[in-house]
Amino acid sequence: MQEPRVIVALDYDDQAQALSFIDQLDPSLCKLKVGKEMFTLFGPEFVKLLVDKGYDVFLDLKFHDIPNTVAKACKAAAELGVWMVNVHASGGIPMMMAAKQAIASSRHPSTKLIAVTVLTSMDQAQLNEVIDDVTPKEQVLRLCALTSKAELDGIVCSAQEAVALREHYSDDFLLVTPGIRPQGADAGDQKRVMTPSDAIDHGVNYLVMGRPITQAQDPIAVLKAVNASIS
Ligand SMILES: O=c1ccn([C@@H]2O[C@H](COP(=O)(O)O)[C@@H](O)[C@H]2O)c(=O)[nH]1
Repeated sequence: MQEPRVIVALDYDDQAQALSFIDQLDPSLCKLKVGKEMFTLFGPEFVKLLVDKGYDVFLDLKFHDIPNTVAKACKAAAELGVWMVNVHASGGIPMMMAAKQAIASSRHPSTKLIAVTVLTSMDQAQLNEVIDDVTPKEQVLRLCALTSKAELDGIVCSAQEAVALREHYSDDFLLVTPGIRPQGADAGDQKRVMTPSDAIDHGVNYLVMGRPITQAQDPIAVLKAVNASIS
């Protein structure tokens, strides 16, 4: 069976609600992402619970600090048994290399490490408030080059940059893309969006989807429809 390509973002403020959703799933349907909200509310025990249930867990804490601090945080995260963790590529190559080495020295060295490039909630105007004269695509390519030099497993970007990235990076360099919206779904705060099937056609490895699934009337039906649309 093909591994799941949808990573469901569990952005619940209620652990019981998250667990009731998870109880209707199984690890063949999706991977799970724990972000800043659930980690802050429910901590490492919640992450370990999902790992013990057999899920591939992406711990999306987007570390961004000096190399020593990020390395220790990544080692601690890997030792929870998670499938994937991330840092910000703008932390620079020494920080990313330190994180990679720390995971390699952990009790769970197979944990994948990826780097966030330009948040999918940022459009051209917002990006240019931070940095002049650059498009999201150019900035993603620049940060991706740093990530690749640091020999990480891939990046977080939007699916809109995937085609340009695949001109330079092979399929085993992971493109993990939030901002995925089925046709007609509310974009919310996401700016660089794409449908699940278009994202896969553009060369994305994993689709991160939160609200279109978790806030649907029937989340499992939406997840299964997305899986069917990309199989
Ligand atoms: O650039 C980024 C990086 C991370 N995210 C995270 O993905 C999910 C998206 O949730 P939706 O409800 O599908 O918008 C969320 O947890 C973000 O923290 C991102 O959106 N963009």
